[in-house]
Amino acid sequence: MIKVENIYKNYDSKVIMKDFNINFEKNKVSVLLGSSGCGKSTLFNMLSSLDKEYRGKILIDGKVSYIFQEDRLIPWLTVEENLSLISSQEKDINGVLEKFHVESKAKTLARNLSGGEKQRVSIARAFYHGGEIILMDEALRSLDMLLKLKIIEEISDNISHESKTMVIISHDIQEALLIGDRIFILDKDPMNIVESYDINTPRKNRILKSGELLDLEKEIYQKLLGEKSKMLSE
Ligand SMILES: Nc1ncnc2c1ncn2[C@@H]1O[C@H](COP(=O)(O)OP(=O)(O)OP(=O)(O)O)[C@@H](O)[C@H]1O
Repeated sequence: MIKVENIYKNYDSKVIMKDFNINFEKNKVSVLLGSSGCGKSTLFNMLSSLDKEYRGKILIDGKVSYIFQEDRLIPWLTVEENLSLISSQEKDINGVLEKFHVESKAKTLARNLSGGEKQRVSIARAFYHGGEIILMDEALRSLDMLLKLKIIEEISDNISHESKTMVIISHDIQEALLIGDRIFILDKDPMNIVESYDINTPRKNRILKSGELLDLEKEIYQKLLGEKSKMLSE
């Protein structure tokens, strides 16, 4: 669970958040969709304590694992060395690599992985780290659809079985509809929630019954386009 209350955040004269409030529930995947520069990464930096320069209150019930936009693996170490580096406990590295379909790369140097493999190893590393809170900044973007679906299935299994709170930044409405339990549409100057949607269709039915989600997809496009047309007229 994450509670963000009455946040004020600025960079010099630019106010990013003013009286900003948002909650993320446990056992749920929340997705943040919104215009570029509205403050999503700034919010993640605050949630992960990388940025402490703000006013207001953030309540978080657990350790945070942060999957960044870029992989942040150590290039000259193997995949399993990259994972073992973040935990002193003896845990099953191969098991977690298997979950994200990169077990065959355990002995490969990180610098020799493809872009999609690096992303999957980064996700595996976050789950290996074992935080109750998982923040994921566009980490699925360069995966093909089939792989994306497998990873989404794995993530959602893990979230519901291990009582985690997951928050994802995405720019892809279809990805948001496939993975999210709740989708927040954000606008900027200062950051605010335009709308939030609960997706109640079970994840495994979302492709087969995607017709049910089409209306919602259209509505979200309209919300985001509303924002874009505002930006264009500025
Ligand atoms: N360290 C910083 N100093 C000054 N301004 C910053 C700093 N970091 C971010 N900003 C500005 O704050 C605003 C919010 O940035 P942020 O990266 O949080 O947006 P975002 O919603 O994650 O954007 P995107 O979707 O493009 O990644 C932007 O206008 C950005 O230029």
